[in-house]
Amino acid sequence: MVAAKRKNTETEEGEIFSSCSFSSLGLHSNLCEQLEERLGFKAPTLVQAQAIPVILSGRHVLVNAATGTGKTVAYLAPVIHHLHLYQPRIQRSDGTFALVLVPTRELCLQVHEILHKLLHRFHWIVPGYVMGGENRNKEKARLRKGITILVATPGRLLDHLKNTSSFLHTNLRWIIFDEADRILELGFGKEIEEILDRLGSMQHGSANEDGVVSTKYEFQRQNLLLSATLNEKVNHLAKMSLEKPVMIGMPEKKTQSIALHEHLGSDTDDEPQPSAKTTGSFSEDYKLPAQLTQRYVKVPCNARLAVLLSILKHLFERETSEKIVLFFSTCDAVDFHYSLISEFQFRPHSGLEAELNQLFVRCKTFRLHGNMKQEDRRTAFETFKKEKSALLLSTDVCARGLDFPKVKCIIQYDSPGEATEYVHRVGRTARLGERGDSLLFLQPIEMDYLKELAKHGVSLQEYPLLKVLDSFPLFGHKHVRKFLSIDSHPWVMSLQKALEAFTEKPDTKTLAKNAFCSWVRAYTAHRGELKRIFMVKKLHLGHVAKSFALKEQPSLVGKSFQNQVKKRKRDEKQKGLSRKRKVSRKT
Ligand SMILES: Nc1ncnc2c1ncn2[C@@H]1O[C@H](COP(=O)(O)OP(=O)(O)OP(=O)(O)O)[C@@H](O)[C@H]1O
Repeated sequence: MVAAKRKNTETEEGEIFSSCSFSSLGLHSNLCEQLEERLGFKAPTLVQAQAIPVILSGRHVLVNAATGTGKTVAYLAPVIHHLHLYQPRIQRSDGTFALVLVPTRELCLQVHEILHKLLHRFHWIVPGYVMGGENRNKEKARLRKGITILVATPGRLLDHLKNTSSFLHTNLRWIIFDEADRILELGFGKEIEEILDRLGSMQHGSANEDGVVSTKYEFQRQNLLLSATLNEKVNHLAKMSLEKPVMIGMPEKKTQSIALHEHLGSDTDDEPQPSAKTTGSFSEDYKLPAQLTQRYVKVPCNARLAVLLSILKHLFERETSEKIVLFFSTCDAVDFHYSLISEFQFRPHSGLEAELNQLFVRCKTFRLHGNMKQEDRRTAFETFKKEKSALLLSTDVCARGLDFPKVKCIIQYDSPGEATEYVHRVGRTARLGERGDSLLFLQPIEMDYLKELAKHGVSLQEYPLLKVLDSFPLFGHKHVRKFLSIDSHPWVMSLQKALEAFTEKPDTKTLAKNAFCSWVRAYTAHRGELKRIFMVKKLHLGHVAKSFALKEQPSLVGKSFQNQVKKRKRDEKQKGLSRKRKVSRKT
């Protein structure tokens, strides 16, 4: 085990780029030209400068670097470098040489798009993807023709490994786990074990000796694991799949905390190995972009919705181009808020010509979650990417790896749960050295979550909410009268009333009730330490209802709740998944 040394030891914290060139890292000049011409990359980032030479050397690697620092090209470039030099030249009929495993469909499309650009000049290296939601037969046909670098989500890949006999992978040299910890958190552990087994890439004991069939190419298997956050599960995956890995971007403490000794062997030129029993707690600081401004806003539950809409209005009116990603805990919550924001009008100055027929939050609005049709998911993802000014409402399906250009602000309306997810959600902004803001909504009863984040070195400042609320003139009165708490602020009260009237429409009310039920269910699903912070019994359910603009609290044992349970069971049956796994994956 080796902790790779930084190339730019003198770089200040927060610096992103290395002072060296791509060619000095050992990449072929053709590829360096592609990086510049097709992607506009002039110099490598620090993580690329560290990782590329090591990956080129053929070592197994574990990379831990902040969000938005260029990990994708750090692993794609060395793979393409080797593949384009193969003699005899690779043909489609040689099958798959490299496999990139990702947790979500959108990340699959994104990595494939980058590959496509990078391979422009190397037409004999064919990129492709397989993922849930796509047509299996079309994928089978593409696999039969041959895909040199395959990007895949685990479930669909395993499906093809079992059922597509023409899928040739005897030449497989690389297996790359992008967002490795998330793949495991989504409950794909068993699939990953089976995939590794079928591909003959398991380490120690269970390794399938026959898995690597000798071919016309000489090479050794090389596996790579990457993420901005690591956890115990990655430790397990590392043990399963990596052999004497080089650790990149990990502090010494964390490097040692990973129990690699017994299974992964050790390098002779290395520092002493930790004992086989040592398993890290992974409680070290997370790496967040230095140029990210992180804030929290403390809002009583019954005022959450009015405050959210006020902040959105404020942000979109302040800047001509504002791009925001807004995170929710459930698909139903996304649907309700999407419908509300897309239609809600409010005229506090009643009658002003300019305010008639105007949306309260004036922006282009998109949504993205796991219950949407694949086609709609793809359209939302691709369109939001191109927009200069827009709002995207999403679940954690967008939290990992997605690279939406120019996102200025991340709002976590529902708190993320694990601190790792906080890190990835805010990582959708402040990418590659750009500035970015994040805002976390917390109820007064949830304030201990800040301590949870602080354990990982994450600290947040308070958002100036009153200043924002006071900036909205109400019926011509600029100065608001005294009030006890945010929920009795005149602006909030007046807005809340309008929201409740709006939600009286039957369709909107159904959406609101469904969102309420699923939100409460998600609240109960917090695990471990977080159960202590997010306690359902501390919630005032009447106030939760208000946060969905409902005048009364819907029954949690009533029709809408029962319908949700039934629908979920039906979906599960159709897809043949176990309940536990299904609940954890549907975001
Ligand atoms: N050397 C480079 N020069 C300029 N831009 C780069 C360079 N490397 C990567 N980028 C750009 O930086 C952005 C972030 O890259 P990437 O998505 O690979 O980050 P990441 O580290 O994988 O982030 P995450 O942890 O969120 O997945 C992308 O827009 C990418 O095109």
